[in-house]
Amino acid sequence: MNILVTGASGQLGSTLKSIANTVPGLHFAFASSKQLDITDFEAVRNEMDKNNYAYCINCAAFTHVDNAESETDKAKLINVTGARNLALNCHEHKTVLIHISTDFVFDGYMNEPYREEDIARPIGFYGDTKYKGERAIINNLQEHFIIRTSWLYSEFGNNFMKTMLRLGAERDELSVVYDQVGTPTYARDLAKAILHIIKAHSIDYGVYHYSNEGVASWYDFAKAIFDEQGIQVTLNPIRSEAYPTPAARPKFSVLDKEKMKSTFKIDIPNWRDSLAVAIKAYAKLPA
Ligand SMILES: NC(=O)C1=CN([C@@H]2O[C@H](COP(=O)(O)OP(=O)(O)OC[C@H]3O[C@@H](n4cnc5c(N)ncnc54)[C@H](OP(=O)(O)O)[C@@H]3O)[C@@H](O)[C@H]2O)C=CC1
Ligand SMILES: Cc1cn([C@H]2C[C@H](O)[C@@H](COP(=O)(O)OP(=O)(O)O[C@H]3O[C@@H](C)C(=O)[C@@H](O)[C@H]3O)O2)c(=O)[nH]c1=O
Repeated sequence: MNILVTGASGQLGSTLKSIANTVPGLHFAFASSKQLDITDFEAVRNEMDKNNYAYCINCAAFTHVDNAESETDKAKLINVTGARNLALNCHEHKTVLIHISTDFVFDGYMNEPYREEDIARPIGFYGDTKYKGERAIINNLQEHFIIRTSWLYSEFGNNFMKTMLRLGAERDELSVVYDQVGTPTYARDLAKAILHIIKAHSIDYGVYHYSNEGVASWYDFAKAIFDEQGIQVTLNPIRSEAYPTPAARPKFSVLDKEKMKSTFKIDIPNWRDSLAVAIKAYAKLPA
């Protein structure tokens, strides 16, 4: 079975690459942004014409939350037009699209975990384009799995864990917000869940939530990273107002994962356990 992975040199794409050979019978084509630009409709069509892809896993996105506020055209092109291009081409080629979305589609004013059917009301441009990308897929392709995840990190790419490890080594003192609460998600756990859906040949198409289990603030996450790595640093909990950023972020974006767990019968690790695995994996990578 042939599977196309777009945006393959990013964090999730690299993670998928690292575990791709664990499933016999799946043949992956990993396409970086240079090899396949998802905003180019004809390029996507040519790629899908040449190969008979059963699945396309879209890992391509504009993910810089703050830059999205100013680079609005670019964010929209990649996150909305790119998603629509993939959906239309998947429809034409009878390919199932697995697309990744985000907890940032929610405004964060709830105080219990968000379910798939809860109203999406993004408060930043990144979240807005990701939500419009979801709609573009739903409106053009029935055979889709849209997986909303949150606070993705891993040994690959740019992410909060690696930022904290770097800053923790450089500084004696750091301040991190404690009034934004969500769930860190180890990209390897998400990648395994994606492969599980493919292996199951599921036709339960739709929107799903997947994060690790548990709840944390960014402060909690930073503290756990330093504890796990044994870094001594003074860590100050601060309010969001004390860390001004171009984009507002939801204050609460914990995802309810019941639909994912009951449909696909998967166990989801707790974020704290997965963090320990990720830190070890990062330490093993060549510098
Ligand atoms: N990171 C996070 O915390 C979270 C991410 N998500 C979602 O998960 C998915 C994966 O995120 P992640 O791996 O962390 O993101 P990354 O930013 O690490 O990777 C995104 C990749 O998309 C590529 N890309 C950008 N534009 C195009 C294009 N026009 N055509 C093809 N590829 C393109 C980038 O390539 P290049 O570098 O060359 O531009 C990059 O390799 C995204 O959909 C994201 O919205 C959801 C929740 C949390
Ligand atoms: C580096 C740093 C960040 N922060 C704050 C800023 C922000 O509110 C929070 C998280 O920081 P980041 O900017 O690294 O993370 P951010 O880019 O907001 O992460 C988001 O990315 C997108 C792609 C998603 O889809 C989301 O799920 C989420 O993971 O921590 C501090 O308080 N102190 C610090 O030293």
